[in-house]
Amino acid sequence: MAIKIALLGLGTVGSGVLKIIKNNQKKIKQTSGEEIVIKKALVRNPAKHQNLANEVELTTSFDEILHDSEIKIVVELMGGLHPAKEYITAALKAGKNVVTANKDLMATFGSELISLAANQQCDLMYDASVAGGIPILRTLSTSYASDIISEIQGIINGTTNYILSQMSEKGLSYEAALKMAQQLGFAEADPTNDVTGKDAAYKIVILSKFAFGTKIGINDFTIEGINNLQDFDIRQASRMGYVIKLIGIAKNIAGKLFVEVAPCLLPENAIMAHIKNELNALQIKSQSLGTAIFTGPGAGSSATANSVMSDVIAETSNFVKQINGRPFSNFSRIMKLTSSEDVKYPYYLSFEAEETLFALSKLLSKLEIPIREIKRIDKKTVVVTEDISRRQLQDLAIQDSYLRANYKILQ
Ligand SMILES: NC(=O)C1=CN([C@@H]2O[C@H](COP(=O)(O)OP(=O)(O)OC[C@H]3O[C@@H](n4cnc5c(N)ncnc54)[C@H](OP(=O)(O)O)[C@@H]3O)[C@@H](O)[C@H]2O)C=CC1
Ligand SMILES: N[C@@H](CC=O)C(=O)O
Repeated sequence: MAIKIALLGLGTVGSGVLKIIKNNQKKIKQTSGEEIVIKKALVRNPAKHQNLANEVELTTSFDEILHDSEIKIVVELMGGLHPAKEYITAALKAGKNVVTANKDLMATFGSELISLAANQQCDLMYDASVAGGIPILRTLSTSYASDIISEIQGIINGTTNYILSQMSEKGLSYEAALKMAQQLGFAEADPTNDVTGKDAAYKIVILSKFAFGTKIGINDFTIEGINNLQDFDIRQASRMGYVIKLIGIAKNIAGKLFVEVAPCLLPENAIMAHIKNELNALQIKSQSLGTAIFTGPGAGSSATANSVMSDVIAETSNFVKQINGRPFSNFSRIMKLTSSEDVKYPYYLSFEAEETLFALSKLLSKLEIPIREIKRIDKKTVVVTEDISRRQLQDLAIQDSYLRANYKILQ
């Protein structure tokens, strides 16, 4: 008996899923226990997908999928909050298992959908929602099941990493690099969430659930993207021996969780500094395993479709064994968030004004900001500090309005 599935969306990821099922059916049958067949695919505009019309039945009606009792797994690859939420809710209520790659949805309405799936004894899996092709959520829920994680930090948005790499290595403008990331299928349909850090924030919310058992939302922490960054910042950082990356952090500091998304600096010899283009990387520190780094494509058609397929296969195996309905992650814990104002990191401070080094050193020492390095580059001053908090930095900004940029320095 073949397992019939439906795709909601046939764009970058949906078309990748179609291709994998077509090309790798023999292995899929061996590993899942059944042949997997795409019975229908929901799209908005069927005319756009006529080249696939002989491979899959296209529909514009979700109800056709919902009321088809042969369809056991619904794979949501449309993106956005609505109508994705309503479609997934209806599918679960109809007793269908669900796979989604939608981080916006799982970070916003995850708790509600997860309890609905459990009540309906259906599976709800979403490994592709974080870091595209890197199987990070499944790894956290299985390989880290007994381990205590203290920190996750990483590059979790392929579009911005692609933009930063192209700007720093090929000298492309921000706009040209973003356009290429869109053409390559890395960016969201509306790339605002990518460049403002919101996409990475959704992912850190989901990662925090798997790594720390917490239920947080994107309004609970600071989010900064790369949309205000200028070529000058990248060049200046490079001359100081650093690479700028958009980083998501979730870290246990004395029993409280510190979460943030922001552009940060990495020393150019750090492993993460070498993660380029659409690649993502997650560095996880834990009690038993120590420090581990997971890297691979964080966006793109076939890589993301591979993660979707691992969920489809897991749900198919569960269906064959009649054990659907177990949560993707069991881990749950209450943990307060810590204020990012008090968390200390070394900082890179870039000054606009043509102040003398002497005047600046005096000001920093008056504010008790410990200095690691201070340099003049192109008539501008850069100061690298030892560990300081954002609160200390704010004092500096009040007294000295010419601070043009500040970045945490990560190791
Ligand atoms: N692209 C990537 O690298 C990654 C994407 N993801 C996530 O995967 C999901 C899909 O992304 P991606 O494939 O890039 O998106 P695309 O924009 O490429 O594709 C979206 C598809 O969904 C269809 N669609 C959208 N809205 C509706 C609707 N209301 N009714 C019917 N069909 C609809 C579109 O139809 P039509 O073609 O007719 O317009 C299209 O086929 C998103 O949640 C994204 O965040 C996750 C990891 C990586
Ligand atoms: N737009 C996202 C796609 C994967 O989640 C990204 O660029 O990382």
